[in-house]
Amino acid sequence: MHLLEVIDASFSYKSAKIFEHISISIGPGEVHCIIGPNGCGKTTLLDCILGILKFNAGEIKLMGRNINQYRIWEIANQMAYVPQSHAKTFPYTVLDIVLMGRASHTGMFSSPDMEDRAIAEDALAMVGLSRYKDRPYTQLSGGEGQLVMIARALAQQTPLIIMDEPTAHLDFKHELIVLETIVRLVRDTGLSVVMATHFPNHAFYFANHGINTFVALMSNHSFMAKGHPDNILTEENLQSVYNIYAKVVTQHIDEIGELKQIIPVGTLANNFQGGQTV
Ligand SMILES: Nc1ncnc2c1ncn2[C@@H]1O[C@H](COP(=O)(O)OP(=O)(O)OP(=O)(O)O)[C@@H](O)[C@H]1O
Repeated sequence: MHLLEVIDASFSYKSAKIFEHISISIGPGEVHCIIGPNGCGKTTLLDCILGILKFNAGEIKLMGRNINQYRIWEIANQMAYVPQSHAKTFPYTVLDIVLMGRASHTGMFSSPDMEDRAIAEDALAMVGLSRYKDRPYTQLSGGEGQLVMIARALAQQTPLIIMDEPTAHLDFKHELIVLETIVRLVRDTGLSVVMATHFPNHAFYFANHGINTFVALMSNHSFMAKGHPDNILTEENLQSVYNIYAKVVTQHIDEIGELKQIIPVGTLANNFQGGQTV
């Protein structure tokens, strides 16, 4: 059974059509990367899945049932969320923020117990932030705050995590920590991830590590292509969606074998054609 299905969904802001007839199905142990230009509607789609916005048409099924049939805490036991940015309003400690991921397990009027604390501390360790657990969240950098949001989602221990550009603020090491953590959890626990990302190479990263990976390429109010990264992240598709000239290259790395990557070369507006400026 699919964990999550979006079926023939459409969304508009008043008269501005954002997307229509979008469908996607997420099974256990799968990573789905939603990729597309700025403003194409990736966050809007995730907000609809999370119930922050409502589709104009279409349906969401969670574990085979219409999502409207679930209570909020039941959804929170299935789906965690890593937002693109998070307002740092109150100086909660980092551990308190991560413990908020336990709320659907502890209940509204109960305090987190020792087990919740241990799970939250494990989640912080996974993203390499244990040393910050007692620091006020308001004092963290953008990248550190992003890692705390990821730890909060991991502490929620759901079968599915929705991530909106989870590595946007991260340096190379922390980006790799996040990717490695996702690979480990998908392999070890069957976690599924849906992520909006501006880094198509992430999809190749997951596929290169043997993860069941899908790319949905969003453009012109729809998914113009969906499938395995090898079939979707082609030079032709990248040119058509981004108006750029890009090369897809394969490098042999001893530890992991063939590593596929995209190298963006130039914009078509800059008269790049086949790698030659004309
Ligand atoms: N509240 C709103 N009212 C009207 N239009 C909106 C609103 N929020 C977003 N939009 C527009 O909807 C479109 C889709 O926005 P969205 O944030 O979903 O794109 P995105 O693909 O996530 O972009 P990015 O990659 O830049 O994060 C954009 O053109 C945006 O300007």
